[in-house]
Amino acid sequence: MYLGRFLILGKTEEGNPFVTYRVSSRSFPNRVSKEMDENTIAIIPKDLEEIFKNTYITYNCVKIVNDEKNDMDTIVATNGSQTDIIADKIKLGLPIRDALSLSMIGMDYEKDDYNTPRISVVLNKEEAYMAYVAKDDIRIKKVDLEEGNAYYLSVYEACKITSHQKIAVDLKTAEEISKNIMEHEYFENPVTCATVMITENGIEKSLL
Ligand SMILES: NC(=O)c1ncn([C@@H]2O[C@H](COP(=O)(O)O)[C@@H](O)[C@H]2O)c1NC=O
Repeated sequence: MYLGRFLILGKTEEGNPFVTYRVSSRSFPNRVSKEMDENTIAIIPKDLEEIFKNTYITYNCVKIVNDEKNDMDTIVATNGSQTDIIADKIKLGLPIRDALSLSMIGMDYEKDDYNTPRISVVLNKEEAYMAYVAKDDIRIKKVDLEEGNAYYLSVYEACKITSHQKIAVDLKTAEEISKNIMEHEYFENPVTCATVMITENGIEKSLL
């Protein structure tokens, strides 16, 4: 099934929260995820001229906001340039719900041939939120993560936040999760993916 881009948000059986962003693409498959700095992961076309063919295919898909005062990292993961807007608002001190609401309604769905929705996730050791904005729908939802389970949210076919979109997770590391999601036969047109996990020893990342 072609879900397009999707996010997976969950907790390992050991209780480590994580998010995975997977790029699936029919139109622009020649892209990679790249760590730009310690707190930023970007999706970039291999041929940089493609950047000018479509404004929606190049963006930071992950930003980590460090709150040193409260010793907390907050991870923002999305399918577009809303990543930076959401992260900036969280950095300014807005509650996550407000940062997501303002950014998602401000950026809106993509004005492409498919009216592609924007999907976003925000996660730290205390709370987790999922959000989407489509042409005829918008939702921001705080979700309770359970050990050994994850929610998924995609641009096509599964653009919903519901307990029906839940999968079991029996993998331990960010690397195992990225590998499984890239190689999963059910998810068509794999291009690249990035997993970011919060562990007792800090942030663990895996880019494929
Ligand atoms: N975020 C992305 O990586 C991304 N890749 C493609 N799109 C948009 O979705 C349209 C359909 O792309 P595709 O045929 O690869 O599913 C593209 O024309 C583009 O407007 C994207 N925008 C949203 O998902």
